[in-house]
Amino acid sequence: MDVYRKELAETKKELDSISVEIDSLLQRQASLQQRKTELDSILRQSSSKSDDNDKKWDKQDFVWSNNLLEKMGSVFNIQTLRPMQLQTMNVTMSSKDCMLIMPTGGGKSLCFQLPALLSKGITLVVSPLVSLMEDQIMVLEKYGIDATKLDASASKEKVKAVQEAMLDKNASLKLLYVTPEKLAKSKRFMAKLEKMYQAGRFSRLVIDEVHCCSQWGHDFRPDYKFLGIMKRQFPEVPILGLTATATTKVLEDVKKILNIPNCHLFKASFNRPNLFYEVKVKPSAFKETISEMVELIDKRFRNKSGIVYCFTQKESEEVTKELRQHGIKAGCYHANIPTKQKSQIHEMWLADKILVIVATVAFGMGIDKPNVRFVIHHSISKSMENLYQESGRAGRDDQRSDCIVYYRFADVFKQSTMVFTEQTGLDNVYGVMSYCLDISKCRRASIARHFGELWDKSQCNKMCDHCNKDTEGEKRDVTKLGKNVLTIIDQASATDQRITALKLLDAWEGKGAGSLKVRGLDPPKVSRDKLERIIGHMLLQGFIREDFHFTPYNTISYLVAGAKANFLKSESAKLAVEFLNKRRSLPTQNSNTHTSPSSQSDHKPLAKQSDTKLKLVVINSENSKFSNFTGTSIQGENDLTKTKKSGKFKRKKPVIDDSDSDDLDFGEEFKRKPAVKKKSSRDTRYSEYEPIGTSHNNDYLNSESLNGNLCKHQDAESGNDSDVIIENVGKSKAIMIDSE
Ligand SMILES: Nc1ncnc2c1ncn2[C@H]1C[C@H](O)[C@@H](COP(=O)(O)OP(=O)(O)OP(=O)(O)O)O1
Repeated sequence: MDVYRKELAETKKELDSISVEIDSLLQRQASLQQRKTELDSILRQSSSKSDDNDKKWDKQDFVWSNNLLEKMGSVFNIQTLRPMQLQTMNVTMSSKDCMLIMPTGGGKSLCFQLPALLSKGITLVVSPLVSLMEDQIMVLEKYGIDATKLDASASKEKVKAVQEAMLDKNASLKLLYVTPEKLAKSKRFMAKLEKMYQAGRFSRLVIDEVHCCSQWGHDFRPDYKFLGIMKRQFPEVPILGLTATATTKVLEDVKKILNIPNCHLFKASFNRPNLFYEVKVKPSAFKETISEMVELIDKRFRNKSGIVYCFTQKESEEVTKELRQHGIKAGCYHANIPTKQKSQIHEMWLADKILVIVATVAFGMGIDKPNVRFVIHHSISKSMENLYQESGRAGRDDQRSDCIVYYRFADVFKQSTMVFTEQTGLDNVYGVMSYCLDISKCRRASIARHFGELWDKSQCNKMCDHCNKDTEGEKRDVTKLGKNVLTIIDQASATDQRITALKLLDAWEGKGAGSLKVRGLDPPKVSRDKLERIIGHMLLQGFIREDFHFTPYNTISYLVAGAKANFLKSESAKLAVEFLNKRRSLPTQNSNTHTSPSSQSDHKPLAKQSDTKLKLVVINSENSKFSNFTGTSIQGENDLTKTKKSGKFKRKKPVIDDSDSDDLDFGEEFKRKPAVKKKSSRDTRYSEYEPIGTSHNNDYLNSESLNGNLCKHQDAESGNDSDVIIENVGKSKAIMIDSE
């Protein structure tokens, strides 16, 4: 009988192992399928660009061409058109549907404002924000163009006048702005539009921020979906969709929603050559971050105009206060500041009387200040789209400007607990985390890949922190450290405890609650910062995952084993970390991390740069959505890799093997502080920020969404971590595939 029992146990084990392998292969298949779609789309775009698309629409011999060029100068005072402007205007003037993707500040507005002047009738512009409409109408009035908006504040007389103009062929009204809600909710207005259409006066439908149609996009607005009926109701009206940021997937979705599958697509390059992209490690203490930022602004951006983006209203108020105390002329802007005060601050900033606007995302759309020399993210954005768009407010005058993100592991959980209920919320946050954790890839290459654009990194021109420095990465084996993480999580699960990232780190370092510590697990002789990075990469790769729990006051993120946890537990798996070559002299974490070409004299020398950005290399990176940013991979025992061309396995460059030791030699002197018993389990280093893994305590109320609406968040109970939930997955052998 014992023989059979033994065989049964072995059979079960093997079945478990096979099912995890199948799962892994299916994930890999899905990931490759998605990449194939993206690559197909990139290639389609680039080949169609070279044939008819660009060339055909680039001409200046259309019937409207002379008029267009004349009005461009006489009305808008513009001498030459920017890339994609002429093509877009020619397509929409030909009554064809079109989508234009152009970076912030690229000149999208002209592409419908000028055609509106050349066309009979009225151009209807759907825009997400009333303030955005007001800004545009103000500019149009300056040019002597009749434009107006219809919103909830419109008087009866105004509504009547607009409705008359919609049907009056002698009316001077050229552009009518409305919100998507107005279209979706007002049957009366839709009826008027039908009359305008029948009268032949509905000349064009423009949809600004068209990515809001898609729930895969970063700012989905349900009422934008209503726009799907416009093509059916008004088939002869050309649609022009505009956005600064849309991935291939979002674009495909938007085309479907708007019923314009064959629309012309013009994509100006995402690349803003004058912007220098940089990520800095954010110190754990608020005051330290402030003094670093003050030094940065003083040295690199003295008397220059800039924006500091914050996560919450409270954070923006505190940062403003601190900057002012350090003598920086700063003004605070968020949705809860009275409208009049907001306008004043905005105007003072436009006039350079205030140099730095410290704001939530409520400060964004419609900003048209040319000389913004820097955009600093005091906390990470919720998506790459947001990060790109917010950063893109710098350098609209094409002069060199800097886009700097302060990254801290704890901030990831502030964002994730906010967005995890959204369709792609977590993926979006992890995309930003992945961008920030990367230690070597050209920032532009990462952004290009995100937006599905072909990119040759040599074109970066040393305009990002990675291309501008000469550092070498070196892989180190961290398999044991990775397994330690899973051991702590497993023990917590077995003892019915929940574990946040903060508590996990504490337990790992031998601090905090005794019940979470694992007997026989020595604290790693690696700095906390590096441990955070390892956990960060394990999250990106699916070895662990966040598990969200609601309390009456907040949302808490706990860490549990991920779908790929068992890969790491298997004997053949190896986990490696890339870190900066220790032959370089290694600085402290909080030194100024990077130099930038225009300001090298202001910066500390490269030799003093931080080494703290390490990169985890884990199994089967291509299964991960984010592996492309991190370049992570996992290796099997034989250290083989499958070449993409031949499909054959080849031997990989060896990873420096530290598997006999938990200690990673990062070239730093590591002194472990003795574990101190504290009343609170919070690490004091986080005391001025959030506890990792919880959403927001009272200090972080009122995070803001893009449209300036408030999202209320409530207190996170610290010390609330009592149970652990762990997802069970079968055991398996690791499959080795290295992405590099
Ligand atoms: N061809 C051009 N030559 C010179 N200036 C131009 C040209 N086209 C547009 N502009 C100016 C007008 C504005 O001041 C500025 C930005 O244009 P705008 O249409 O507001 O950009 P945008 O709509 O793409 O940006 P955003 O996404 O921020 O709204 O550039």
